[in-house]
Amino acid sequence: MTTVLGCIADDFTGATDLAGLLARSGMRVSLRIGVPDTAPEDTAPFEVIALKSRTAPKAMAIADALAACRWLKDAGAQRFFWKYCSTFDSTAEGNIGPVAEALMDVIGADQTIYCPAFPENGRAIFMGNLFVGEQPLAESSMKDHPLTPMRDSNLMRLLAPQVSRQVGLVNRLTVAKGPDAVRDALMALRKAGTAHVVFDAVENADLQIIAQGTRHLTLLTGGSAIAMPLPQIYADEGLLGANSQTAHHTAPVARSIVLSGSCSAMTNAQVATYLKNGAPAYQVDPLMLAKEGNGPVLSWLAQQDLSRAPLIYATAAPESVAAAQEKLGRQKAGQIVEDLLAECAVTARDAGARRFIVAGGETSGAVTQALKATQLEIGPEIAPGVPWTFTESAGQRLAITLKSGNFGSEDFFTKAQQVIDAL
Ligand SMILES: Nc1ncnc2c1ncn2[C@@H]1O[C@H](COP(=O)(O)OP(=O)(O)O)[C@@H](O)[C@H]1O
Ligand SMILES: O=C(O)[C@@H](O)C(=O)COP(=O)(O)O
Repeated sequence: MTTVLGCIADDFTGATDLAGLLARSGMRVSLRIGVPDTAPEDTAPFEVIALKSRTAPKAMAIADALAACRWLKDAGAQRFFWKYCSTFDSTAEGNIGPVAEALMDVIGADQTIYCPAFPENGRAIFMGNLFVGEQPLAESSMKDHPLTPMRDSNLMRLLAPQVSRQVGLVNRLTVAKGPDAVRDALMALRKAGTAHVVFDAVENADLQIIAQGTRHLTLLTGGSAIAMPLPQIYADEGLLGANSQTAHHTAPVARSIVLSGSCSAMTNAQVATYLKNGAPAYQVDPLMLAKEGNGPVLSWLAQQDLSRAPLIYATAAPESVAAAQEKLGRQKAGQIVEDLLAECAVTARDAGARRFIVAGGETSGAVTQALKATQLEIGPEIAPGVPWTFTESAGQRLAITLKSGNFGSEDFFTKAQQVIDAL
């Protein structure tokens, strides 16, 4: 059917996060890995294109987003969503603002909103400042992220250097007054020449109000949670047809692999819990890989019983990440790990693995691309923002979950297996 909302996500876990929250509505959501090289066919009402552009050079991130936007327009979309991280992960150049501005130009939008709030995962915005739990972003563990360390908590200050037009704020006091007040505030800001409007939101009820008050905009930007109310809004407007509902999924055989390249505080805790539960595991680090290559890890993997869901992980504490980056450089250290985990995924698939649990956004991008998965259908949610997905790779049906670094509870790796066993 014709696509109603066309979404572009800057990384793969972010894309499954967004797709999972849209799919809570029961509507069919389809996720494409990269911009499809064929014309739209059998499209869903909600289409999400996953890019791997969060840390890409600005020009490349813009080019990828514009190509995605063209494909989504061809699929029929007239409304668009630009998804980035709920912790506003950016490089010094962008890419959140530059991509938003480029999309505004091609869509013909003179104003858009920025709302990375995700209350179920502890991301709240107040007076333009982003909080992770009770901590300002820049005091949270995101200050030590291996690729995008976040050292400021104020979204207006983070966004302003990334865009050429004026940045403003609609604060919580206005949001609390309801959708009409939100709309009026946007109009007033537009009159004053403000194109980029950051929105405060601390709970799901705020997101409902914002989604209602901004329904006239053709481009919205944010984390996944601000998109959650959209399916109901579109259904109320009569935009969703009879064939919009999602299909039922069955689980592939229980041969699994867990691949973890995230170094977030939560993934560190998840790995520690999985190890404590006695899972077979192999720890790698970029310095060891640079010296010995991937051979020893692949030999270990070849001997594993995949029904026990073995874990291969580079997940490490900030000090050891910093030590590897000092010797190899930030990009190279990350690339070595991503290349290894991507090779492990292909090796595991060829050895019979049919369920893949992957932790980390960049890591998920590397793994999914190596498996040459092109389209994911969205299945059950394991944790807020982390669904199981189903795809094909080398003629095999696979289940894959792509976990954002900071998402999920400490028992996530075990919980993921329980959720799919229950299908
Ligand atoms: N021990 C390590 N030392 C240095 N870099 C690492 C290490 N382990 C993983 N990395 C890299 O850190 C980055 C983590 O990013 P990502 O996978 O997006 O995780 P997250 O979802 O937590 O942001 C990846 O590029 C990964 O290859
Ligand atoms: O919005 C979010 O927090 C996630 O969807 C996301 O994008 C997280 O990125 P990674 O932590 O790099 O997986």
